Amino acid sequence: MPHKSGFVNIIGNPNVGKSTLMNNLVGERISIITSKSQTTRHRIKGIVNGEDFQIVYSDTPGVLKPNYKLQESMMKFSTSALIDADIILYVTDVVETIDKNEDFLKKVQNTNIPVLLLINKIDLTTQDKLVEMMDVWKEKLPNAEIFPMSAKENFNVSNLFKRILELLPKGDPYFSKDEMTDLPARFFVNEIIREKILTNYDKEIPYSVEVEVEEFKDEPKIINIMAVINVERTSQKGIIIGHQGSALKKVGTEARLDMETFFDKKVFLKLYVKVNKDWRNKDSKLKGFGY
Ligand SMILES: Nc1nc2c(ncn2[C@@H]2O[C@H](COP(=O)(O)OP(=O)(O)OP(=O)(O)O)[C@@H](O)[C@H]2O)c(=O)[nH]1
Repeated sequence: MPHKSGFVNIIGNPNVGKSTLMNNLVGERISIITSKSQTTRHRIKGIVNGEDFQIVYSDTPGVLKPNYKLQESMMKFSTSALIDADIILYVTDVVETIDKNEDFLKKVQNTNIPVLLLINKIDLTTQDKLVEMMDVWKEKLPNAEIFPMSAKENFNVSNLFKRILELLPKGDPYFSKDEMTDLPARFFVNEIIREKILTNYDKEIPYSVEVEVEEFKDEPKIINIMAVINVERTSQKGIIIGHQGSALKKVGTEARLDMETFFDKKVFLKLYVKVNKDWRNKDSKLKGFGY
């Protein structure tokens, strides 16, 4: 059999289960999962290798109406996902309403790339409602192949995987086959810290925060990591740190433990908080953070 290789881009609105699905498909923890929306801002890639295939997955930020600079760049990512993919996984679920993003749907309809429309979370609905929903989607996206599924319950994921393999173009691998992912370890560190911030603080805090890994030194017995948590306002700095540093300490401990599991090695983690005014609305700062 000739070798097959290709890029599979996962798109869809926030909270429909893209990260859950991807983790299921890739089998390693590579993207953060949380019940709050808009958590995945990067194009995270995970690679699945077989003897005669390589699938490169990317998880694209949600399809949103841009209402501030950050979301504008998120929208750009989603649109670019339609151009450079070999296969598109358009994820929706049984909860969201269908007509949220007409413009984007039109783009999906007009693409030449195979689109697999995944209706996720079917564990939350009935057969009748699902059939109705599938009919509506068939009209909206007649070219797409529909996969009802539950990423959480691992229902229909293996059929999806089989179809992806069938659709994958012939070609040599894009990445060395011993690499689990093309992203550096720093990226995982960043994601883990961000996940802890999301789970430890309420309201606007998580979305006002940007984490930068300033130092990542992999020594024989320990990994030394220094990271900065950028916030927009001084008041947020106080909240992040907490009474006598208790909140930050909790974030640091939880993050360190996850990192130790992830890297299977002792980790020394130092966290700082820095006020970086309005990073979300400044193009130059956004670029500095890689958006
Ligand atoms: N009931 C049910 N819940 C699911 C399923 N798949 C995902 N979820 C839940 O839906 C929520 C959102 O899942 P994520 O995987 O973070 O969604 P996402 O699309 O990556 O979200 P963003 O990162 O915000 O773009 C989590 O609480 C998941 O546990 C499913 O098949 N059934």
